[in-house]
Amino acid sequence: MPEHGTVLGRTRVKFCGLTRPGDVDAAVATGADALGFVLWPGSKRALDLERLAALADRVPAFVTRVGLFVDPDPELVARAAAHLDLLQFHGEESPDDCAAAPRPWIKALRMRDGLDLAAAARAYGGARALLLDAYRPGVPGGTGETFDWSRIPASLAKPVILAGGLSAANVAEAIAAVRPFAVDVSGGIESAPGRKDAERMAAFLRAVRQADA
Ligand SMILES: O=C(O)c1ccccc1NCC(=O)[C@H](O)[C@H](O)COP(=O)(O)O
Repeated sequence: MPEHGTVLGRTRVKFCGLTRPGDVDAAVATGADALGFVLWPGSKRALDLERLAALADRVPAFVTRVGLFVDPDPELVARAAAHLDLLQFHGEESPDDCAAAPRPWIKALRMRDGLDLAAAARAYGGARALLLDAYRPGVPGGTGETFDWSRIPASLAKPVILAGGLSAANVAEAIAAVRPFAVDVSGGIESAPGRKDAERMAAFLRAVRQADA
């Protein structure tokens, strides 16, 4: 059985790509452990610093505010960090780039052919976790696509956050197959890009809790 850091059957849940205050409140009320805010201007879910502040500053203690960057200008990271607990690097950032971050960080790895996850886990030694996402050329994230979960080794040197095409319909199967530390979802809890759906968020959390039981 794979083991990627699940603690006593409680898989952590990160909702990513929130853009509206009501969605933040609903996500918190539903029981999300972490909320992701996209700071990459190319995304349909992108926030500027003013909108980030408005959303992040309404998140209560003990819910982790994650800022998502793709090969960012360090100045943007520095300014956004005031509103964030954790940084998620989703581009081609090197281990040294990540290590210069002003907050704890995780590294997203897109599962392109030939990716050596064990080597990546060693290379990104300062990461608090690795987020594993689907690979589609030219699209840095939020693809809504799954990848072959059997490519994840049974153990890795870092906690695994499983992402890519998850929804209430498949997250239990994903948890059973991978036993990740956490799951991350964006498109699977939306009615349209950036518009989270309270019912889909609640259904996703229910499916995770049932899988943990
Ligand atoms: O969400 C985006 O638009 C995005 C853009 C560029 C890089 C990453 C992006 N999202 C990253 C996430 O954390 C998503 O939650 C992850 O890729 C999974 O997305 P989905 O397959 O839609 O659940």
